[in-house]
Amino acid sequence: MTSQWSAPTAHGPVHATVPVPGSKSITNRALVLSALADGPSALHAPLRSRDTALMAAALVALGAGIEDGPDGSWLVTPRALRGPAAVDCGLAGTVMRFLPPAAALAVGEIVFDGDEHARVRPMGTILNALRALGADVDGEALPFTLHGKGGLPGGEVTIDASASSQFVSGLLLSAARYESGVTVLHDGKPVPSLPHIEMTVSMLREAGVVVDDAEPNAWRVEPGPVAAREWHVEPDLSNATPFLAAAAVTGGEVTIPGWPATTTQPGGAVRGIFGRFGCEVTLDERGLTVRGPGRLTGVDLDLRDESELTPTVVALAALAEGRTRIRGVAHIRGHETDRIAALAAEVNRLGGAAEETEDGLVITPRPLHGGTWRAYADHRMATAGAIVGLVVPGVGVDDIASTTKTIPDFPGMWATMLGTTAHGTR
Ligand SMILES: O=C(O)C1=C[C@@H](OP(=O)(O)O)[C@@H](O)[C@H](O)C1
Ligand SMILES: C=C(OP(=O)(O)O)C(=O)O
Repeated sequence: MTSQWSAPTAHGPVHATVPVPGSKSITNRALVLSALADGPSALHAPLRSRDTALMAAALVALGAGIEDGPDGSWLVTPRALRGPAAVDCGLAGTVMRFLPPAAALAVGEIVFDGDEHARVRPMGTILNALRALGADVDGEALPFTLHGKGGLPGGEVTIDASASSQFVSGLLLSAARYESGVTVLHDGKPVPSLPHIEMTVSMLREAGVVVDDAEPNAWRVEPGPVAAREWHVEPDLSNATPFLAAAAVTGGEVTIPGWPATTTQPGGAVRGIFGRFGCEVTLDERGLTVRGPGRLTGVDLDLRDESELTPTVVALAALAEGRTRIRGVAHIRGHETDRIAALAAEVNRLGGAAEETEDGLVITPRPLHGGTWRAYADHRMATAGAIVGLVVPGVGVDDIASTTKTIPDFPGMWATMLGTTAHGTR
């Protein structure tokens, strides 16, 4: 356990320009597609954090070549995948859901494991789907063992992807390398985080793979080559949200440079969400700028498509005027932690009034007081605590190191934004 981090309090409106590192979701897709490609690829401005280091290490363990290129880029040389290998998934959903379908192309035994919190994340759906497509896998959750046969017949599989869009993305990413490709059909409650599936389809198409997603809840990937490419990774828009929230809650102004004009990242919805809370949001040649109002208004939001933004939105809601209702995110109980329970517990621990609902939360603002905000090993719980701490003196986050999952140096970036040192002194 790391020592408690004292969340710095803002001494006035926060004004800053904050460059954010590359997207986790794009980086880990590009790594998998590059390892399956017909020749060497390069990833420019990839995210270098725990989740992407684990993905790179796993692909190297399976035989791929990954080297550092100029300016922080990654050069990936595909080679025949092979076991035996041990894959550490850490707490990364993208590693535990995207790697097994690729590992099924290897020959030999591949053992998957991860953090304690990872062992309770839903995995059965994708492991059963792989079995239906011809793979030999023992287990229903981490840890599990895949007995690679050097390829898979593939075909059609029906799954219930309501617990995670990553089940669909994982199957699609490797599908072109299966003998008959893969058709994934979804049958169940609505699939969350659909923009992440659009990201998968769009990146597959950029790599020359033929994908049919014309019908809702059905995706068809044709067998065929995967092209080597130069991947240019966008900034991580979800990781930008705590910094934008700093402007929102202090009545300041924060700009994120390099914000893409169009994107498949769910963080693209950030503009609408901050607008609903009463912020002014502009996108121009400087990047995306959020200007906070005097008071944030409560909102009623369905975050099914942008569920990974829930912790940031709850932090804003806890500091707003008026009630906020968040809907459509039942599945985030299976994220890094049960985020619905964790967010309610931590807001209430500081004197707030947050109630769990079946598919989200209701937050009624109340004056908050200082205390420990627990992160539950979850990077976005930790950054939510930092947002609250900007306006509530005396907030400590118990595990700020959890932010290294997707941001290499969150305390340093936060301090730079505030014009303080990483230990909170001016
Ligand atoms: O494919 C991806 O890169 C992701 C998909 C989403 O997962 P869920 O569908 O489980 O919400 C998202 O929340 C996660 O942070 C990243
Ligand atoms: C749900 C998340 O991560 P993962 O990729 O581990 O599922 C997240 O980053 O909010």
